[in-house]
Amino acid sequence: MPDKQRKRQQTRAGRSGRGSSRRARSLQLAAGAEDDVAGEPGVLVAHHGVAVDVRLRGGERRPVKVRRSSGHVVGDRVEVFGERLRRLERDSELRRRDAMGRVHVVAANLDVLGIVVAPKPGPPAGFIDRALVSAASSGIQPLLIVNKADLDGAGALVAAVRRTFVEGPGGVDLPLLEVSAKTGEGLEAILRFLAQGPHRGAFVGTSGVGKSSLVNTLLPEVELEVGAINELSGLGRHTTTTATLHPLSGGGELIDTPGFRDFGLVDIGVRELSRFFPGFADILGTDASGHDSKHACRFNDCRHLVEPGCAILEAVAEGALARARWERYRDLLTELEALA
Ligand SMILES: Nc1nc2c(ncn2[C@@H]2O[C@H](COP(=O)(O)OP(=O)(O)OP(=O)(O)O)[C@@H](O)[C@H]2O)c(=O)[nH]1
Ligand SMILES: [Zn+2]
Repeated sequence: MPDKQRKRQQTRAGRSGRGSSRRARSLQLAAGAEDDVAGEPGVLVAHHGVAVDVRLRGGERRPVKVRRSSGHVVGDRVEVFGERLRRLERDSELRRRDAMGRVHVVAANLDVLGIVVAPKPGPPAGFIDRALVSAASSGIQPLLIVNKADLDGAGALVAAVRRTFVEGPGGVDLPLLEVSAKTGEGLEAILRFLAQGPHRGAFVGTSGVGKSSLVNTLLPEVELEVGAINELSGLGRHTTTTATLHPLSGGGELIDTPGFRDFGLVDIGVRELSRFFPGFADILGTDASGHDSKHACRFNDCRHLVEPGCAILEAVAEGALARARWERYRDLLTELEALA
């Protein structure tokens, strides 16, 4: 791990480790760890069900037994006390909903969400909007990745995304990369993006857009491990459903999330949609926790559809926000409300 990142993680761990925040403290108590003794700080890098691997500060990996229901996930900052773990407060969580509707945390403390789309299969209507809102409401920076640049239609998809989100009044500064896991085109740019920061990223995208192909190409050593597993047991890497955290040689980290195949992010609520819709946050003054401190609209519970004194509608009327983007918001809101 680059020094800068290590330092940042140490500072963060130190901050939370002092128990200054109520949440960190309650976690300590829940874990039953000794309050005064400092454990060895580390990051949870792999979860094997009844044991986890912790990467300690010096880079050493230490296996620690955990209960299956312990709730630890990859990316968690922890302190190790012999056979015990104390989990520190999380900055962010990547969540998904399973087929039964239960919410699971897939990984913690990531700061970049690679939203992967492709010309084939193309993104379902509203997919990118939802992913952007999900990322923003989780405090994770989005990185839009158009994969399969080698296929016809990739350029048109990039242009469409630019037109919809980036260009025009009220556009957002969305990092957008065109890549091909097949030819290798543009993959350097993903690595550079993660190295600057340095960032810890994970990919989401609908089935078939090439998430696994990207991970395999970006993390060649993972594939080697996979080869070995295949030989011994005949099991592929996708038979495991737990995430793994990998350092990238140039800096930054990538969380591989096998089993996290479909979009699967926790469905966004009506409230998140209006506060974190691309281009809305600035007008509403939305802060990281979703609070719109400006009270820009006349009504606190404004849905930005027809309400008088609505800052969003005013921005559209004044040409400060692209009407087409607001229309996407209106359509998604209508869809969400129909589901609720
Ligand atoms: N032409 C082309 N095909 C690609 C590219 N990347 C992936 N593919 C192909 O797309 C298909 C799906 O790739 P995966 O990596 O399995 O996609 P995924 O998003 O991980 O899919 P799930 O595991 O179902 O979520 C495979 O046949 C890949 O070979 C690319 O850059 N160009
Ligand atoms: Zn409004």
